[in-house]
Amino acid sequence: MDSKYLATSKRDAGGPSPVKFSIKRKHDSIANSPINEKKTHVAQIKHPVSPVLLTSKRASIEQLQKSLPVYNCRQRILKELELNDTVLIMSETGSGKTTQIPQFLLQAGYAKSGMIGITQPRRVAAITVARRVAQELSGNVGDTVGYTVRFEDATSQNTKIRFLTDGVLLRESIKDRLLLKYSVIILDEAHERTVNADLLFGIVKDAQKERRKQRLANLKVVVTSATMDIDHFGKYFNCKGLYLEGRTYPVRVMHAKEEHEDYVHTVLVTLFHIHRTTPRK
Ligand SMILES: Nc1ncnc2c1ncn2[C@@H]1O[C@H](COP(=O)(O)OP(=O)(O)OP(=O)(O)O)[C@@H](O)[C@H]1O
Repeated sequence: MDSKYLATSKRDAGGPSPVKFSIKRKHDSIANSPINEKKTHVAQIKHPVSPVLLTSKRASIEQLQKSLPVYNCRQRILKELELNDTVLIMSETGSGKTTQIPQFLLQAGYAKSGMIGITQPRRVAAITVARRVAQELSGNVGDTVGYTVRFEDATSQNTKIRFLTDGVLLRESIKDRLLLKYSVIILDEAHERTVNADLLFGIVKDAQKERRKQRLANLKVVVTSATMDIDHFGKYFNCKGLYLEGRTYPVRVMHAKEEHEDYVHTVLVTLFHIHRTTPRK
């Protein structure tokens, strides 16, 4: 791979030429879309799909799930959560934290007394991950798996796993300090340390304390991240961290040849360059 911004590899003779990109900045189609508050109708659209196709799709999903590093740590995660009210989980990006842990908890019965809520810093992530987990559980979004982001709610009475943005949970906590709808809250991407997420750390800790005091069902909290300072969070929550080994993808560390004033632009150009020029395996 040869990038105009990265140093390590030599230029490939005859390799693809650097690609020119025009990257629009300060444009976010979702942020700029007209505000449209709605309760998403959960359509149960049924397409006739051949049973053979369904079986092979199911098999490939199961194969992918089993290949994820988190898959082998299922028992360890469940044991830790059984013994502690708060668990910190750190593992490499792509290892399956966001998509698999909620399913482990569902299968272990954690959704019997409340929902499993998973926060995401961004609405796009909340929506796409909800779609993915619904697909893995062979269901439709809005049924067992749903999402709630600002101005859009795709959940129903049946929803057990709910993906939501930090902001939405923060708003809910104003009305319901004890977060009684939830049996488990997973605070994902904790390392991002957004203001909303930082406030939620305090809110979930308070909710746990208050629920214990009032002898209500315990609120379990899982904090996950790929790069979290586990000791730091461990001190705050007074619990130990779990590091899950294993990588889904090989990682090659490369460095910028020089400093760049607009590093976001440089990162995007490099990213698209890698995408265009790396051969498919
Ligand atoms: N929308 C999707 N479509 C297809 N595959 C997906 C999708 N989302 C995730 N995956 C697959 O699931 C795997 C696990 O992803 P997941 O988001 O659970 O990992 P993660 O450990 O939470 O990563 P990160 O720390 O980057 O959030 C990915 O490696 C990818 O193969």
